[in-house]
Amino acid sequence: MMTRETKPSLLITEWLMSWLSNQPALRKAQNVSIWTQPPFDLAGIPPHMYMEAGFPGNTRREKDITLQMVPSVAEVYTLWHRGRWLQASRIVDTNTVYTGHAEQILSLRMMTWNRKMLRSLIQEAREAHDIASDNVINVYVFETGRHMYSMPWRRLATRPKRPIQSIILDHGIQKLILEDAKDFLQSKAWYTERGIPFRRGYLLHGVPGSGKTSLIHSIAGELDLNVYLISLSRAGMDDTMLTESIAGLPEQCIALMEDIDVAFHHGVTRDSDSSDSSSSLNSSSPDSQSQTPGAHKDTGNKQTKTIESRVSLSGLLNALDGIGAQEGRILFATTNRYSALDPALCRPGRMDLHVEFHNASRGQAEELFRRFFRPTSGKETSTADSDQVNGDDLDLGASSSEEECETMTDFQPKYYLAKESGMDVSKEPPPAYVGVTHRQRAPHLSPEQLDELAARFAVSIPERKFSMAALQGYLMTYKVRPVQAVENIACWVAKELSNKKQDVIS
Ligand SMILES: Nc1ncnc2c1ncn2[C@@H]1O[C@H](COP(=O)(O)OP(=O)(O)OP(=O)(O)O)[C@@H](O)[C@H]1O
Repeated sequence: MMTRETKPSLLITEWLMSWLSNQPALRKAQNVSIWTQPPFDLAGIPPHMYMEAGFPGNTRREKDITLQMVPSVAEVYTLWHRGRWLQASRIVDTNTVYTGHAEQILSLRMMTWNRKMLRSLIQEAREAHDIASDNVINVYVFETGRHMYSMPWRRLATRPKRPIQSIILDHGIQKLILEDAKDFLQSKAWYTERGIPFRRGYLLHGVPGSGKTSLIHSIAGELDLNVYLISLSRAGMDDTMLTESIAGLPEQCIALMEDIDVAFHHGVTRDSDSSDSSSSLNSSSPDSQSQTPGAHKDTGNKQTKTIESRVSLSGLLNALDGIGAQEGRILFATTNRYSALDPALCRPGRMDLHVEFHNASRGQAEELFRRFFRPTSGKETSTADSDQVNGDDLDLGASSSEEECETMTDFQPKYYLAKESGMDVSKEPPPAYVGVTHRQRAPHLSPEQLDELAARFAVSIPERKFSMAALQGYLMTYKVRPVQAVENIACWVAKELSNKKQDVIS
């Protein structure tokens, strides 16, 4: 008989737990535990730490299964695997000296003389786990205050991969960045031979809601890398914590620093309204975004708020390319204030590729519309959805009215803001809710109909005035009414532009 015990610090444990949870014996068992996240405390341990010597394959990333039936503690489960008797149990190790917390051990017993049996079981578990987790990326945050023997990165979320084609950018941008990153990942030897640090930085800058963050997550999915969030403006962040977080990155990963300008301008950041990127026409014109770093011009009429951040520029530079900086990592940084960045931060070697994101062009708006109302593939499409509409049927519902044209920003926030600040508000309170309730059914448009509507939609969109997020927000309110979306767009545009003008005047 062979006994195998795995500790939670091994990714193998997760594979095995995942595998076990799919075994009929566990499914039928009366007593099981349900996990909605990886078993044990794997979430805090970066994947590269789990590498087990001699195990076939590359274990650089870890993925999770959302719901698992795993063995209850102290319960013993018996099952048959490929004609072999197998016993599984989970034990709690109360010795907390090294880890600071009780660990759990998965114990597997197998009736065999052949050690390869265990190895092939682990391999099978790993393959099943990989298949189950192929469509997600993990997002990690740096966690202070974890026990000294725990890993400092904690998994924050698991996200489905986003197809890169769903990010609509000016021609070739996605390809440029993706190909560059792929090429980089395959060039370790090139860097080593030349004594150049093996890391690469991308700086994505431009107006809010133009797809910077979405593109990064999408690229992470394409490259099969996890994302490690480094927030320079988070409470308590200082040079030491920054250095520690960067030093603790795994070898191949995407490190993401959003709003990198925030740290060095004593809290100058976007106002909270504009952080809701889908809500409004954003203020920065394309021109204002095309300044060179270091020019220190302001990019718009954004309000400012103070954030306590004690990261210094030299601290950031040191963290990025000091000896602690992790080799093989890809850094993505984003900013809406390119001009506010110090040239030292932007130089090649730290930020190798700078890419500007603009407000939507007509072409982008057209493609957004097309993608938005394209019939859903897969099981979400019900038979009712697939009813074709043609000719007059396309004129669904009422045509545009002033009410249809109202935007969310016309409603609650302004009313409550005025009320909170003691101003005399209208006697008529706003409705209990605004927005459009979620419905799934949209008419099934033929490709020709879709193209025609998309073209009509795009004609009404002024070049580079609205963010893609704002247009997406608009379309969301017409989720199942493509024709009305087209009919009302001119009215919405006029209204938004006039709101914008008023904001500037006041
Ligand atoms: N180019 C685009 N193509 C498709 N969708 C987009 C695009 N730009 C923005 N969106 C949509 O708008 C929303 C916000 O986008 P995202 O957060 O990526 O913008 P951002 O440029 O990172 O904004 P910020 O600077 O405010 O962080 C997302 O839901 C995204 O799907």
